[in-house]
Amino acid sequence: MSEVIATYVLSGKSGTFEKKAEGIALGLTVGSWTDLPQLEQEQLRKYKGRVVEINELESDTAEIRIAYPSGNYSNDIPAILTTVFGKLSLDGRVKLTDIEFSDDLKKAYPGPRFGIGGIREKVNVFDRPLLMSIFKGVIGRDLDYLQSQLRAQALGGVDLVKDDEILFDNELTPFEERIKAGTNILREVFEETGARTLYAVNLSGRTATLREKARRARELGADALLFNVFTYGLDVLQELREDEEISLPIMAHPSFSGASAASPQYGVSYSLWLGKFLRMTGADLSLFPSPYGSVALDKKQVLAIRDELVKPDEFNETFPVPSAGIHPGLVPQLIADFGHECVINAGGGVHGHPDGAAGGGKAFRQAIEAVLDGTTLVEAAFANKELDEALKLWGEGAAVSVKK
Ligand SMILES: CSCCC(=O)C(=O)COP(=O)(O)O
Ligand SMILES: [Mg+2]
Repeated sequence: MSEVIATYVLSGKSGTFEKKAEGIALGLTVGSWTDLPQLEQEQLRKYKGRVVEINELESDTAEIRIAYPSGNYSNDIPAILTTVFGKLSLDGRVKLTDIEFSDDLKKAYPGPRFGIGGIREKVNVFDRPLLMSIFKGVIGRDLDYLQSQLRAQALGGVDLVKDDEILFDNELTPFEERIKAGTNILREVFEETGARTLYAVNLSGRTATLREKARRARELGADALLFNVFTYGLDVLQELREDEEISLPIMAHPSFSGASAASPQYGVSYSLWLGKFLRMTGADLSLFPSPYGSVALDKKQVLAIRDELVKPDEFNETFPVPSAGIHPGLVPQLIADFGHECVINAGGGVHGHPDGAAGGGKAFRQAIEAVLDGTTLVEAAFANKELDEALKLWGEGAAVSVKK
């Protein structure tokens, strides 16, 4: 059947959920809050939502699944979200936790253009988690500063460097100049070291300007785009992904997603937002708070995001990027939880190193190598000065509590 099935968690009294579910299935499709005497049987049969399942979870919550026929909406995320959780999102304690698409609807979505495999090819690294760092303290600084920070990060051995999501177009480091400067520095470093580092520039500004800016970025030789998806909308991401003249890897930043996903009782699940939908609409990398950094998310939620990004599917896989407050001491825990198919991402944990960003990058690479060799970080620190300094500064992760 051509439909989407939405899963919700509702609050209410035991025994009331059948009526609530029927009310949603009718109210979000052909019905209204009051009886409509002229509702036709034909309309009800073809367009009414269908209650698929009701599972009472605890005394005052239930998970319900409702199918919405595809004749009710156009096959795009804005229409589907408005159908399944438009008015309903304003209506009391109800959380949208998943949307399943029938195969015919799903195939209209592009998925990542490059995905994990394509990003690995670009940096020519296949046998370990990738390492990413973030420009920090760049607001109010000029291009020279940006270039020296980029050079230090690349010399530290990071595979990707991204703009911070709060760096927008500005007079000191304009978008196009950042791309040109970044491309030059990274070419120089490649000639010196043979290691390829990619730079993801923050694509920002008014929505109507994004497509042209992104095309221009490609013309200038940009490696990748960082995009604050949730302040624009998932459909904007999909537009950028589908544009053949852009064809650049897109790194989705989770900023603002917490406004609609953080509550256990309201909004949308993180796994739908930062997992399933980012992958369907074309993000090559999805950043999200790890369970143990400075903006820690619940571990079950984080693993559910990861599962959506890499589960077997017709789409390319999206790189999971656990982030925020990450330092080298957390590398064993990150690899234990996320395996090799992740990007370890750090800003403060790179730049705060006593030897600067180059030292920070090296400490991370040493930590990754130690884990892959089956060596403890403490043992590896004897032979690796940068890792030793990082562990002395931030510890081995034990000091940071892991949210279960
Ligand atoms: C909330 S996940 C995004 C990671 C990010 O953009 C960032 O700036 C993290 O910086 P940190 O210094 O915490 O590594
Ligand atoms: Mg940031």
